[in-house]
Amino acid sequence: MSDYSSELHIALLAVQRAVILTKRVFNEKAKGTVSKDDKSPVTIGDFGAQALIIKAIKHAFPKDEVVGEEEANTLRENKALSNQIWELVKGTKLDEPSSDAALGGELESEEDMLKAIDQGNSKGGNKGRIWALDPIDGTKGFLRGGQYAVCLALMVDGQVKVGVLGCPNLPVDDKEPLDAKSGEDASDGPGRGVLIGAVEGQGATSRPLGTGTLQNPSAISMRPIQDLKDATFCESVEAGHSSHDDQAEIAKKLGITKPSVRMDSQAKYASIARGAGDVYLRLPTSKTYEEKIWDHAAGDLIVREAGGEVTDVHGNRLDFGVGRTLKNNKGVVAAPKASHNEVVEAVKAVLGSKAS
Ligand SMILES: Nc1ncnc2c1ncn2[C@@H]1O[C@H](COP(=O)(O)O)[C@@H](O)[C@H]1OP(=O)(O)O
Ligand SMILES: [Mg+2]
Repeated sequence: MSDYSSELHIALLAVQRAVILTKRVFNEKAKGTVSKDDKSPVTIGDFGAQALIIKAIKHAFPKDEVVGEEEANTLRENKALSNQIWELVKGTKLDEPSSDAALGGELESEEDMLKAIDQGNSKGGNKGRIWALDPIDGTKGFLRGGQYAVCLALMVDGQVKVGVLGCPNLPVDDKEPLDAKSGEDASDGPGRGVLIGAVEGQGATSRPLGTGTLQNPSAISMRPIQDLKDATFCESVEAGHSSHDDQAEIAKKLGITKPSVRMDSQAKYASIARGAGDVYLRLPTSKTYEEKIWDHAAGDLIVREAGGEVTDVHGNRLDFGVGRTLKNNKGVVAAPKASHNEVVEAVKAVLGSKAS
């Protein structure tokens, strides 16, 4: 039986290398949006980070499949854009040679980069080894200097076994509590950048996000919470992704008085897993939207390994084995294990009282 130590190691290094690229994209103001539309912006960092991570996975585990958010069609049709991304990707490496070599070193050409991006085309499913990759989760947060995350998870036969979140703008300090400003501009702040990882059955860890050899990990766990009224709860910045009104009603029902913390991306899962917050609610605003597996796989495992429970609004575990989306689930409720049921009941009461 695998203990997934080499998968975790490669995933941590690959995410670290991709963050070097996303930070360059941000700092060089090369963040030019290559948008599909305003609702779902894509930046040149998304494509570059996807290429770098898939290169690393395919080098270490050639037979594994990848479900990646992006595809290279747009770039094949737009040579100038493809070239701009290649100029950023080609110089991106970890500053410790043996770590970089473990990821297969640099991509060799622009065509290699495009091929790597397109290898993220797995259909997903409940058979075999499949990685779920979101190269920049929370693009809107990324663009404004707020929270974003580079997210990578390995699923085996539909079960998440390894999860990694690189959160460049979260504090290094696990216990720094969230406040209403945690989702705001935090770029280039001192003491920022954390790399969170988990393996099924082995707990979750955090370490400072570096640029070479991995730094030493510390175990993380959710905050033991006696009474939910003292909880800090996290939600999306975008009301279109998750209903702020319903969430406020649920918080009120639970007696929570602290204002919610709004932040983009899976940084919400990372934050509650390390005890900086307690509850993450994501309530569907659209009847037709299906959540994507790359937006949840790493966070789901990390929270569960840190002592939490993650389900949909009906209390069912998220089912990652049915394709590229979570089509069997609606929304997300993540909370400490002991309080999770109480939160789900409050969610059901509030959503059930609405006409559907
Ligand atoms: N209607 C929607 N409901 C829920 N999530 C959405 C919706 N539209 C887009 N998303 C996804 O939410 C994620 C960001 O979540 P958060 O609000 O927690 O930061 C993005 O990956 C985004 O996908 P996309 O990348 O296609 O924009
Ligand atoms: Mg995303």
